[in-house]
Amino acid sequence: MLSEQDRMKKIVGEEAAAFVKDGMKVGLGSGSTVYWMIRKLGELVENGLKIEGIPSSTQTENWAHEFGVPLTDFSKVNKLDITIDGADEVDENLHMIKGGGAALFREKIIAQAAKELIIIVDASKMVTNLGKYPLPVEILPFAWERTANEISKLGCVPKLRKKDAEILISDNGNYILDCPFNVITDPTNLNEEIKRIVGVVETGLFIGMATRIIVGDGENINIVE
Ligand SMILES: O=C(CO)[C@H](O)[C@H](O)COP(=O)(O)O
Repeated sequence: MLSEQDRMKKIVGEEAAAFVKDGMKVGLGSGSTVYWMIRKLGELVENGLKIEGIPSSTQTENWAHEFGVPLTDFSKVNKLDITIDGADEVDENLHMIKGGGAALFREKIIAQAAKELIIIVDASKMVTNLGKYPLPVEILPFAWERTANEISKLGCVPKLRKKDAEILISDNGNYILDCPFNVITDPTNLNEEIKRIVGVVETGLFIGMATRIIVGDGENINIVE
């Protein structure tokens, strides 16, 4: 029996899979909402849909193998037709915070490479201002304390992400800082300021990238464009 939130994730995940058409190269995001989308794509592939995906995390790659979604990579493909991904927060301008699953760097690459970026969320993730969700920032392990200190000057106390008491290592061999800004009034500027700090690999701020948000809200699905 699925919780209400998981039921929403399943509904929006399956809805998004319907946007994937024969012959498309598809960016596969990460996270528990994307799981349902990949599962659905697996069903569609079994019924004859011809697509190739590029996964944004080892977890997603494993799910693609499990559900029979064929994969490719950027040595063979330069542009993606569509990328489908989740998000941690989406504001009214469709700017987003992502990286709750530590996959933000590869997620940003598949987002930038795609003609269309569809985001699947439940309504609790739609916000007026970004920032309640601590902003994930991927950084190099070297001098991470200094990098964290530089980010703190922008108005937060960064926390090094851990998993089972060990420092979490991203798929790229880096660390993740979770940065609680509380309210981000100018996400574009904050993104640029953080990216100027040497040691920062990428931020979880996705500015002006999403083209369509599929929002699950109770019995309804709303599409925001
Ligand atoms: O950015 C992400 C992973 O880095 C995810 O898309 C985001 O955390 C949402 O995940 P979920 O669908 O599990 O709530």
